[in-house]
Amino acid sequence: MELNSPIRELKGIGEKTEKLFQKIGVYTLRDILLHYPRDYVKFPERKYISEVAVGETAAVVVRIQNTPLVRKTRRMQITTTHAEADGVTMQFIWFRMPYIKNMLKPGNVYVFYGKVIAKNKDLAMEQPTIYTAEQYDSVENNLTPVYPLAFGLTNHAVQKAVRQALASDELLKEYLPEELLQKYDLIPYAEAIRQIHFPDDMAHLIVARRRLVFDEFFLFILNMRKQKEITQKEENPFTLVDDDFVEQLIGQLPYPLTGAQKHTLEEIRADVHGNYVMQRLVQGDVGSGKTIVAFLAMAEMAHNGLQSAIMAPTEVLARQHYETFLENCRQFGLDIPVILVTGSLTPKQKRDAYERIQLFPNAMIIGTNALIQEKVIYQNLALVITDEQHRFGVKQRERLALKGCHPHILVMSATPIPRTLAIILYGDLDISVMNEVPAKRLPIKNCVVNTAYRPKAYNFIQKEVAAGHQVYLICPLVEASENSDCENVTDYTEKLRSQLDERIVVACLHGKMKADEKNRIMEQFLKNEIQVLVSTTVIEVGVNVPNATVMMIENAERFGLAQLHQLRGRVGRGDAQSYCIMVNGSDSGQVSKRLQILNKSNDGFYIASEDLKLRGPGDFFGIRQSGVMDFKLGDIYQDAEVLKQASEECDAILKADFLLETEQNRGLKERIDSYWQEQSGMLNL
Ligand SMILES: Nc1ncnc2c1ncn2[C@@H]1O[C@H](COP(=O)(O)OP(=O)(O)OP(=O)(O)O)[C@@H](O)[C@H]1O
Repeated sequence: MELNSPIRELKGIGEKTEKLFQKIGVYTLRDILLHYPRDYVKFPERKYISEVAVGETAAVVVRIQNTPLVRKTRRMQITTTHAEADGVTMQFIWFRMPYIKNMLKPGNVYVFYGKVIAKNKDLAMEQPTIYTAEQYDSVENNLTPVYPLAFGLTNHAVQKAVRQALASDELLKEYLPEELLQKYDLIPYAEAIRQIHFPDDMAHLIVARRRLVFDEFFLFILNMRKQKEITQKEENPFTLVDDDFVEQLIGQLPYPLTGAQKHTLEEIRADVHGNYVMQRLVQGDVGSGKTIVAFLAMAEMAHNGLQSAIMAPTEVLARQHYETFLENCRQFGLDIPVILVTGSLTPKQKRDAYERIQLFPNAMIIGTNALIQEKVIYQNLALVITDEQHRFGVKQRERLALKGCHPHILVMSATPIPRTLAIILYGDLDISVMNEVPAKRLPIKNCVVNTAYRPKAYNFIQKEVAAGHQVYLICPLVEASENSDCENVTDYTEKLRSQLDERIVVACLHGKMKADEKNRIMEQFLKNEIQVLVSTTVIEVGVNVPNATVMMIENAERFGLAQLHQLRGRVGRGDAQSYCIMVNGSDSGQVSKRLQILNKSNDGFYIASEDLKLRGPGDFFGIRQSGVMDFKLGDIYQDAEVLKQASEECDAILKADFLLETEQNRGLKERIDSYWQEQSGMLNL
């Protein structure tokens, strides 16, 4: 078997199970080995049935008195037995497992593992896992992996598949040079993968994770540095006229540009008028006004008869940009074709859009990543603006090159990160920083409160709505969940409707809705037909409704600081005073320390540097969500030290052997070659 072999080659995976695995993005053995657990559970110490409580996941020691009974109903066979101790009775029930009857021998002692529930005055367990005392000895205190799953796929099935894949030892060849492993005390690759799935104990898990985080950062940076060497020498194929077109547009704006906007625009313009193709990152704080900078850069292309495209991370944002760009063109009196391309267009609308793209060599094109996926034929595509999540790798550039395009690339990021980290992570790009918000704006007023504050908050919301403003209310979950007591948008919307004045329109928005429905709700919110929007974090990035003045975040403790800062950035975008109410549902001191950082400051760059100080390698299961680049395991804040080490080593290796031709780098060369294939698969590009 090879890493690229389909998982169907594993025992027990037929066509149906294979489809379920595909739903979680697992097609090959490599995929299953890299499908890391999202959590680990520890098997509890054994207890007697008189010691457990309803709701607890327990391992109870039970002596079986009688042979279990099997009862047939119309739909299934049900096997039951029970045990008693100290006056407490517990029922054990298994559905569709009649063979259990012969497994359990009266008089023997077993350990049953499962969730304790209440049933007809007794305690009960449904479908408990059965262990003999010796079997439980071997798992007690073990860390059992919990995997991300799809409906119909069990954790057990994933574990079984991973175990089989791990058995083929030759699959996981070491590729880091021996010297490096020794220098940083990194364990071998195969061992790290084994331990991340089935750790012997916490100590093993920690070293396995460290090795794999190092790999993630190292491969990412190495690839980026190599890419930089190739792209930075690309000559600029576009010639632009040197006139005052952009200055004239700036003169017509209803507001003066901030210093940071002017500065960034100058840097962009110097690039596109220069000798080489632009590769630039704009790091802009929330609300710093990146959209107008993007628009002006694209307008200059159109003015020169060239096409430009902006790729937004979500459909909602693409539409918002589209509306803004149409409006801008109208206000400036510009006759530029503005074309929208997203996944939810009807086939006819898509065909029309493609036709117009072919027809107008000076079009401004706006879309989601459908822009490079679909069969779009560009004319003179000279500038592509994208967000950091869709940051272009070799594959995406190749794809555009195949369409005959070698555009300037501008990456826009709304997640401020400390400069030390930005230089490492965006080493292939020149960086412009927009750390200024328009001067006229009033700073947002913040408060961190507990749940007892809610009635006051609802009163305040009513007052703001009465004054003509709008409100966002954020909950972490879409609907109620057994595994979490966090607030959910579905129930919260109902609750708010019953608590607020009935004239206030409350609506709900979340990522599981269809694109059409999301668009409709956002449009209604924009027109103030909805006053209170109860939403998950789908509205986090980029949504611009300047009339919204209150952001209330439930379970604020569940979000990373960068994410909270982004959410808060949805208000304070207009002239009115805005407010952010963070409801802390936890009583941990550490959480409240983190939230105080936000309470104190509205400056994203300051928050990011404080976040870096506050976090360290100790927060193993802490909140990741730094908001920047989704590494599978690595977190740029928590693992900042490893990130720096990986960066230094990449520099050293490339300096000594840029083409990775020496014997000791041979494994690395092979690994890097397959790297982007995996990455573009992950990004679904
Ligand atoms: N210099 C300025 N003065 C006043 N208002 C401005 C200025 N620049 C932009 N704006 C307005 O500020 C609002 C926010 O701008 P924009 O949507 O571009 O923010 P952004 O940088 O994309 O922020 P985010 O990343 O939070 O979405 C818009 O309504 C825009 O018209």
